Amino acid sequence: MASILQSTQGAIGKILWLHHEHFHWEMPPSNRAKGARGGARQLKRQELLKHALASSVSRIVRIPQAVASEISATEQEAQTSLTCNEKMMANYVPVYVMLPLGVVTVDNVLEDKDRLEKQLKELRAAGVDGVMTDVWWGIIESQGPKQYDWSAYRSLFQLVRECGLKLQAIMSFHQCGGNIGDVVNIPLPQWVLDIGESDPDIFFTNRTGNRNMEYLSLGVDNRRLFYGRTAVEIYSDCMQNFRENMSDFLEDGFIIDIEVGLGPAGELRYPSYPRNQGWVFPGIGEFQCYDKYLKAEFKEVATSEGHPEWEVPDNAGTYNDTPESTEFFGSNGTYLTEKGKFFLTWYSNKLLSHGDQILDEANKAFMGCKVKLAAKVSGIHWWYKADNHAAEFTAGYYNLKDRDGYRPIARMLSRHYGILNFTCLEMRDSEQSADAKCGPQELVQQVLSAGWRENIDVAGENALSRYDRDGYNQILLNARPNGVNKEGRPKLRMYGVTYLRLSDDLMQKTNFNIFKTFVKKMHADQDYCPDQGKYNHHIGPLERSKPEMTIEDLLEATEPMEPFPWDKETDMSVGGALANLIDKIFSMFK
Ligand SMILES: OC[C@H]1O[C@H](O[C@H]2[C@H](O)[C@@H](O)[C@@H](O[C@H]3[C@H](O)[C@@H](O)[C@@H](O[C@H]4[C@H](O)[C@@H](O)[C@@H](O[C@H]5[C@H](O)[C@@H](O)[C@@H](O[C@H]6[C@H](O)[C@@H](O)[C@@H](O[C@H]7[C@H](O)[C@@H](O)[C@@H](O)O[C@@H]7CO)O[C@@H]6CO)O[C@@H]5CO)O[C@@H]4CO)O[C@@H]3CO)O[C@@H]2CO)[C@H](O)[C@@H](O)[C@@H]1O
Repeated sequence: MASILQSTQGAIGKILWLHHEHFHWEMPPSNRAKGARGGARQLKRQELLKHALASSVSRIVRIPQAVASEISATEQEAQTSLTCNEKMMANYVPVYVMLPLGVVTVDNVLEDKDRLEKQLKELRAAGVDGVMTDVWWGIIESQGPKQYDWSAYRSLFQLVRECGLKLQAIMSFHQCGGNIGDVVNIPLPQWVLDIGESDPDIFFTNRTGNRNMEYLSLGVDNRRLFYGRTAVEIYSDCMQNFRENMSDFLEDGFIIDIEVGLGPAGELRYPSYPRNQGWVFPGIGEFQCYDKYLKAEFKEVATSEGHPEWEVPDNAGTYNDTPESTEFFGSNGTYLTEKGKFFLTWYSNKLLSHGDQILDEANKAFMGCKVKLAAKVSGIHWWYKADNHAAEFTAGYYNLKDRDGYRPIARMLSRHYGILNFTCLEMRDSEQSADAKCGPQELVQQVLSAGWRENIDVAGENALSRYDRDGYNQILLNARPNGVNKEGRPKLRMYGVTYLRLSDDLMQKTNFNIFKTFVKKMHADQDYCPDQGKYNHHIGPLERSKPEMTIEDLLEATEPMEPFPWDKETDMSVGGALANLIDKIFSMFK
């Protein structure tokens, strides 16, 4: 054993078996020192396990294959000494619930506190682990540059904590309104919109010149257009101020993750399918790179590559087109030409650098806190089974059969110890329009696998509100694609799932009863567990991001890899057809 430890990092580490691969979980420097004093060589296997369980984890290092089998045998031996419950706890997937979009109003008030408190208590009693909430930029910095007001959010967090729930906080640098389910309008701060009056190019723009005020264009990330600050500096200041003003909530482990808003709907994407500009499902959407800043950047890179004549596309159709009706996406379309590939690479790389830069700022802001950073990626499942993947392209995901558009995102996140938070977990191919070549199941399988292949944690959400058993069963399948392992850690397990969203419909009796069963099944039939360590979520102080990766490093991850195999259905079902029938009969007598 000593040789194994010393052959990795020379430090005592937690050894776990994950996704068929072996890792050495390296501990923070202070623990390492303690371990070193004890002497790695003297540690027996059981002591090692005990020590590992009691300690926090700071870094993951891949163990050479040569020693993997030896470790596996040790781990299996160690696991046999765990009780049945302890083994089952390794299958536990925590469940969080998204709070209503307007829980803090646009006027910065926590409204209807009593009602919310009642609902939160019901969630807690149902076994829910925590809640997720947007923290709207348009609310907290609405009074002027750097004039932050966190008071309503502090009241909200206090209430959530009193109800015994954990918190996932979204740094929502986008507008609320314009997307599916957006029942309230919370625009970007007025002082930013005012700048947009004189310089509308700060906003994403489509080919015909429509501006989208959901999120600032990537073209202004590094331009000092906002009272001396760049967009990235604004996001950075905001996160730092959040840390300063929420330090008590961060220090005691109440806030468990920060979902870093990287685009519209908080997702790392372009606003290619805006409902408020007439997009309807399953339109291919439109590229959004026609503001003067992005256009100039494209021209500059094209020129430097020897193609000053290349422009951003003018043949990619409009929001509700089908791919085949456009020159860009049709058979033998522009997307297959040198010019098309150059554009798509630039467009998708911009998204990667944008995410990387803001996550780096987030990492600096939250370094040392016991939180995880996370980034959301949208589930663009329509036209996924078409050769051209048109809807993914316009959103910025350059994904093809022979080019993985998601693994580079996962690799970028790995540098920041980030979680990849993916959506549309509830969707089944059979529920979708065949005409739109939808493939939500294969998409989820691809993206989650991409995350696991890059050794990062993967979490998820449902895209649309669902209260039926089929939707929950699909989420359960994705949460543990190969089912539970009664002997301990399952082969594959999601880090957590956030259910979208708390509403009166969810709290309605029949719906809530099914939801409670769902929570129990996500917990692998175990009781609610407040101690995350018991299900191997060791959230140590956030370390500084790893050194910057070159774009070439990131693009290596475009090499397609087989996704992990998925079972056909979950082994932890909330019930099937018979239960659905009984639900229906009951609802007739309501
Ligand atoms: O608070 C955090 C953030 O919350 C919000 O953002 C989240 C957003 O709400 C989420 O949707 C999700 O974002 C993505 C998502 O990942 C993407 O997949 C995509 O969503 C598209 C979706 O995948 C497509 O399928 C399509 O949806 C259309 C659907 O396919 C059509 O069938 C139809 O749905 C109807 C449905 O047919 C109809 O039966 C009925 O269904 C309801 C049912 O009646 C009721 O009993 C109950 O069971 O609920 C059912 C579902 O609601 O109504 C449905 C809706 O009309 O139309 C669908 C819409 O066309 O298009 C979707 C895009 O529109 O894009 C999403 C947005 O990017 O994750 C976001 C992040 O958490 C806020 O927007 C953010 O600001 C917050 O920060």
